[in-house]
Amino acid sequence: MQQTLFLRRLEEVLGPLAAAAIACMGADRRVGLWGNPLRGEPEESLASISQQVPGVERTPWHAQAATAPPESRTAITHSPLVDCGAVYVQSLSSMLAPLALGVQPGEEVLDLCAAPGGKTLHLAAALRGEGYLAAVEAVRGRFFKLKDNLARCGAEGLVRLFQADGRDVGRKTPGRFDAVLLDAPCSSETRVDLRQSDALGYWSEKKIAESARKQKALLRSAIDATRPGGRVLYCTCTFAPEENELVVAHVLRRLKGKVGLEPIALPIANQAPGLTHWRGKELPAELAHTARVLPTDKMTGFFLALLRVID
Ligand SMILES: C[S@@+](CC[C@H](N)C(=O)[O-])C[C@H]1O[C@@H](n2cnc3c(N)ncnc32)[C@H](O)[C@@H]1O
Repeated sequence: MQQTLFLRRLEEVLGPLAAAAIACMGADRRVGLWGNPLRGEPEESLASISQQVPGVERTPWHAQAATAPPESRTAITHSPLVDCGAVYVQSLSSMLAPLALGVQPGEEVLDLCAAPGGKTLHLAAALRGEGYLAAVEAVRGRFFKLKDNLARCGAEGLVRLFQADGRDVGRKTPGRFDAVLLDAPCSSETRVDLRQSDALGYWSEKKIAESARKQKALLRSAIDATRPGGRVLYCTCTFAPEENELVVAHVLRRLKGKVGLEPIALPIANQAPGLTHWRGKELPAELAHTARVLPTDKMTGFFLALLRVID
């Protein structure tokens, strides 16, 4: 029953691209690896791990990324290079978010939903020791996981950590940041493994609606925390339009004239523009500037939107 509804929704969202996406959701995927510049030379770290694990391939569009065969996952997670943080296991899709935000040294940056901190590490590395990075996480256990992870991976002292509700941050620090990453909590549809019998145990349309409510409040807060001229990268790992284009459409409508969408240029072929209509309703045409990453044997599905706060 849940599976039928889930698949029917996917077909509604992705149309003719759904069959390929569904096939990837029931297959093993290559393991994404990031050579962490905060813990040595990425080039050397990736070369070392490819000596330990056969079949590591560099990623043409990202100088610090590689993938390894699915069957090497256990060997990789037990590697001393992963243990000391020189190599970080992370999906290639996740690496697109900090890339699209394009943080420069000297900027004031906020990561609003940060744990376990994979993307915080990219932001810290991009600042090259100049500027300011704040990371917020609401859930206590995950906050401590974030703290430990950043220390293990060489970002201790580079990030100010706050255990707080991201929905309050915009009100407390209005107009402060040059760049904000909002990697929102979501229904995580793109992580569903259709081979598992309980894969959709926690999934429902009600949960999607609950997530969307929280995402709208978080995105409002992210925008409020951004200085005029600054930018917000909103992303999720779900296919649900209610948590993606509809969240962005909501803030564009509510904050008309205060915020706009920038085209996202992703260096990958497996992408589609965001939806401009859903279930018979027209959405703002500029939603075509958002991007949907389509799942492959190397990448999980993802959604990204780059918003610019108008001067
Ligand atoms: C998608 S995960 C972030 C993953 C992270 N960016 C990374 O790359 O490692 C979303 C995070 O938001 C946290 N979260 C949920 N509600 C929140 C809120 N109201 N304020 C801040 N963080 C929240 C969740 O606990 C979770 O750790």
